Amino acid sequence: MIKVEDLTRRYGSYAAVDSVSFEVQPGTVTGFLGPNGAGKSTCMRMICGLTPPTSGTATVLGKPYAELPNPGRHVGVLLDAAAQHNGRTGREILTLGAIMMGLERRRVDEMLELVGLNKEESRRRLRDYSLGMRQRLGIAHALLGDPKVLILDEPANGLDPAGIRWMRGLLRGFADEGGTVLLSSHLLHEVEVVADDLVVIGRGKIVAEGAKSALLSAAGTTVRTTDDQRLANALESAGFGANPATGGGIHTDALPEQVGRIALEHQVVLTELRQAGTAGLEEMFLQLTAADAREGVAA
Ligand SMILES: Nc1ncnc2c1ncn2[C@@H]1O[C@H](COP(=O)(O)OP(=O)(O)OP(=O)(O)O)[C@@H](O)[C@H]1O
Repeated sequence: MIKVEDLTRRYGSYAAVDSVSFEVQPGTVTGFLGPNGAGKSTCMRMICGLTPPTSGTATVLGKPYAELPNPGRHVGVLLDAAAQHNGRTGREILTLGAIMMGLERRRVDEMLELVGLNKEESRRRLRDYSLGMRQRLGIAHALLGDPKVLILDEPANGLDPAGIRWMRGLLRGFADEGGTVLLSSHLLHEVEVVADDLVVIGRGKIVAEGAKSALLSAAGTTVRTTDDQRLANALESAGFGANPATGGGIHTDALPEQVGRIALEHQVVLTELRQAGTAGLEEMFLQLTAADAREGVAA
């Protein structure tokens, strides 16, 4: 498991990561979400001992990463798919990894097959790889030592839709066999399909955290009516929030039954009523990270 306690990283007076604490349990995939520049990569680099924290601690399998003996056998890491020697072939990169970890060479072929890189592709130099191929190679490298923990920073970057689905299946299978997965993304949909738990970070601080199902059920209700304004006013007078939903209608924190009763009382005709679920989570994600949304910054 991964345990992060009060982790902080400052660059001058700027806190890129500010007192962040969370745990990632075995058997689960945890999605680490946040907009660009929120602090995900900095946090992951600290977990992997690549960036020293200003304060706080991070342990993987009970120890700081740097103290793990032969860490690749315990923790698979993919932080930057481009961080390999461009002149080496994919096969050479994996073979070097296998030698350093003391693994049998057949593991290289197994991993190449697992990530869908064929013989010819494995003999190409990294500089000639597409972004998606680099990601596949990075995932192969992370899995090489048959680790118990995976730490992946934006692994779906550059993968095509089939590749993204394949990766989700792979991570789900890994967690179902007892593995621990921390997976970052700035795209909610990319991780919410596969994640059990979510940690949402904005401007270096955790803004939401918990089981995806709990976050989804707290995501409110989406409703469409023939008179949205009237229902919105009625919901607000009853003490509920009511905001225009992305794509039309109203998003409210009231339960569907409460919305139905209030609509009946005020004689508003409902044309759609559903738990906001995924859409609500997206709404929440946008709201939680609104302070960081670059699109919202005045020119
Ligand atoms: N070495 C550094 N020196 C100064 N500032 C840094 C350094 N590394 C990161 N930062 C800043 O810390 C903040 C967090 O960056 P980080 O790369 O962790 O974000 P992120 O959530 O991974 O973003 P993205 O989704 O864009 O990859 C950013 O404002 C970034 O500019």
